[in-house]
Amino acid sequence: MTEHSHDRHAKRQPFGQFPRIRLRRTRQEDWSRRLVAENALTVNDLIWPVFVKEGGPAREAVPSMPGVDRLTIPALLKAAEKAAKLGIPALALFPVVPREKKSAGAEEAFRADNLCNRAVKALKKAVPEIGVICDVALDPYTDHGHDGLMQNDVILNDETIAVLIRQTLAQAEAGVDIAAPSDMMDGRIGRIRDALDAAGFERVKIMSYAAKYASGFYGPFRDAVGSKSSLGKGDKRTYQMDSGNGDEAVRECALDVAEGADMLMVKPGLPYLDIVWRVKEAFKLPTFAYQVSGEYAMIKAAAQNGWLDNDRVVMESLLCFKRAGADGILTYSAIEVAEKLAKA
Ligand SMILES: NCc1[nH]cc(CCC(=O)O)c1CC(=O)O
Ligand SMILES: [Mg+2]
Repeated sequence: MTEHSHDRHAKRQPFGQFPRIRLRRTRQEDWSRRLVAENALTVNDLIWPVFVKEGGPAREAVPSMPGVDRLTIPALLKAAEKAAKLGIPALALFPVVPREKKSAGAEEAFRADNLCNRAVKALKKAVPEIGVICDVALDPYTDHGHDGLMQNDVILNDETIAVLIRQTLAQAEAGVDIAAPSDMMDGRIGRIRDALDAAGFERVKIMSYAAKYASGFYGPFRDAVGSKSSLGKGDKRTYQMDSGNGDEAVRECALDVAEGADMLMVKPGLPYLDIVWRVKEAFKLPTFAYQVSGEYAMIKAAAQNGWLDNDRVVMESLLCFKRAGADGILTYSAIEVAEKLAKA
């Protein structure tokens, strides 16, 4: 092309010079950025996971999770009241079970007056406006720390479900709003749904930890609930998912949807946002993601070193969950985030 013909061509362009389209235009002012924002994080997106313990001091710090404490039931009630005032819709309870109450059969899991169920009862009485979610899984209660019953080093599927059903019914009896099976046994959602309905608990919701991966990011959690030391024998790879698998996560979710799950969860969070997206696209169910203990710990550790700006990356990470399609996020940062949102 000659210099001459090139010039002529340029003149015929009706809309000014290169580049005609400038995406930076809408980024120039704060008001304009707000106007074109596609996603926002609100307090309604937050679920707060809380560790509850038996006696002793009201609060006990979890060293690998700076800012997170294990709470006694009275301290939990105060914290729940604060969370409710901030507008946090729900909290998820994780009991720290004393060693002497753990057993091969996990019988403590379905005792009506176990720590978890006493906490649920107390919460529903003192702070009825906040939703209460309980994990359904045996790991706090087995002496080996696995989520299911074990025989000859094999985690038994159907036998475990029988105990999970008893655990869920005890939680329902205590007043739980959402049962959240996190055990990854096959077929448990349908069996638990049927058992709840048969017992008159058709109003209890099920949030399935449907796509839960065998992850190194759960490390600090196992510290917090003291299941790490018990989990001497092996890892959870025979029931939790392989990190490299995505199609399989969609199948896991399809089954749980068919079995009656009201809500789906993907776990861990940030490294698995593609899964969140795929699950939300595929099923259009309320879809949640768990920003797990290790993700929390990474941010806090870097922030404590001055390597990351805590407030900024906490808010950024949660907004990214929203962009990926999550309807809500379980996060240990729920209180700090709700406080920041209230100020903004
Ligand atoms: N069923 C147990 C359970 N429920 C939630 C978490 C992890 C939460 C976190 O790391 O924050 C775990 C740990 C595990 O599967 O070993
Ligand atoms: Mg499954």
